[in-house]
Amino acid sequence: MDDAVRLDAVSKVYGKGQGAVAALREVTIGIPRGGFTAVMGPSGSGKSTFLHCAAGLDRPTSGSVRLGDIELAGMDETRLTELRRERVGFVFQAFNLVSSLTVLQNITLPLRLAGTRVDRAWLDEVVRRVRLDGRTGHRPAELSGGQQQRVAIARALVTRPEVVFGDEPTGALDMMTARDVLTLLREVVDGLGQTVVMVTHDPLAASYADTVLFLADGRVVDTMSAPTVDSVADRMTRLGAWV
Ligand SMILES: Nc1ncnc2c1ncn2[C@@H]1O[C@H](COP(=O)(O)OP(=O)(O)OP(=O)(O)O)[C@@H](O)[C@H]1O
Repeated sequence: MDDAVRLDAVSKVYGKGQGAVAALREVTIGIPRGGFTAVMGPSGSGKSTFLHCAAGLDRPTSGSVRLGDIELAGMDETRLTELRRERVGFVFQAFNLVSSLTVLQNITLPLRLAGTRVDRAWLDEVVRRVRLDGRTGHRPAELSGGQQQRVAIARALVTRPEVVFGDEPTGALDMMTARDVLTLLREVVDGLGQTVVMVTHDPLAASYADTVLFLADGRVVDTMSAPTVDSVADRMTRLGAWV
């Protein structure tokens, strides 16, 4: 099967000895290319650790992570940094835009950091997709939260990454704006064939995905296709996430 990301027997232990915490336990899972995958689970179940290991932001204690056909285990820090810059896009809850740069400069920042030439046609397509035409000369502070998150999504797409990872990308947005951003992520998957992996606490956000992975105590305990708000909420309740 064509996986954009593949984890094999990935474990992550924080700390040593008596205080050691196993955040991931032998996780084996493939994330299909061109799909929208949500990662859910109770607090402390390992969602952030999963995302960080899958994206090469953190190293597993053991096991293998492959991004496309590239094995991350054993890669030195310099190569890993290059790989993150070129093959991975990130969207965070807090937008993480550079306030002194314009919208366009923020979007093209990953290209400048990588020393890559701007593909004008692709840049125009990305700006149009995120509906920021006419705003490219603004600074982030002049934009609404939803618009700022759309800039972050454009910045994540501009390098044509293997995967866009989202860490609670709608966590700081009101429901209407969150829906707008989720619709955009859905369009990015459907229209551009982009692979998106998103950690969320919100069943509404998860309902936009093709597949939901449920983590509990460092393990993938279930996967759900064609999720709905109710089916996700019900599964989370049974995992003891909300009591
Ligand atoms: N840097 C760290 N040092 C020690 N323990 C950590 C560290 N990061 C995470 N943990 C522990 O690993 C486990 C998994 O944490 P993680 O942040 O991946 O969970 P999560 O599902 O994302 O949680 P939340 O939904 O609350 O953000 C938790 O028990 C957490 O306390």
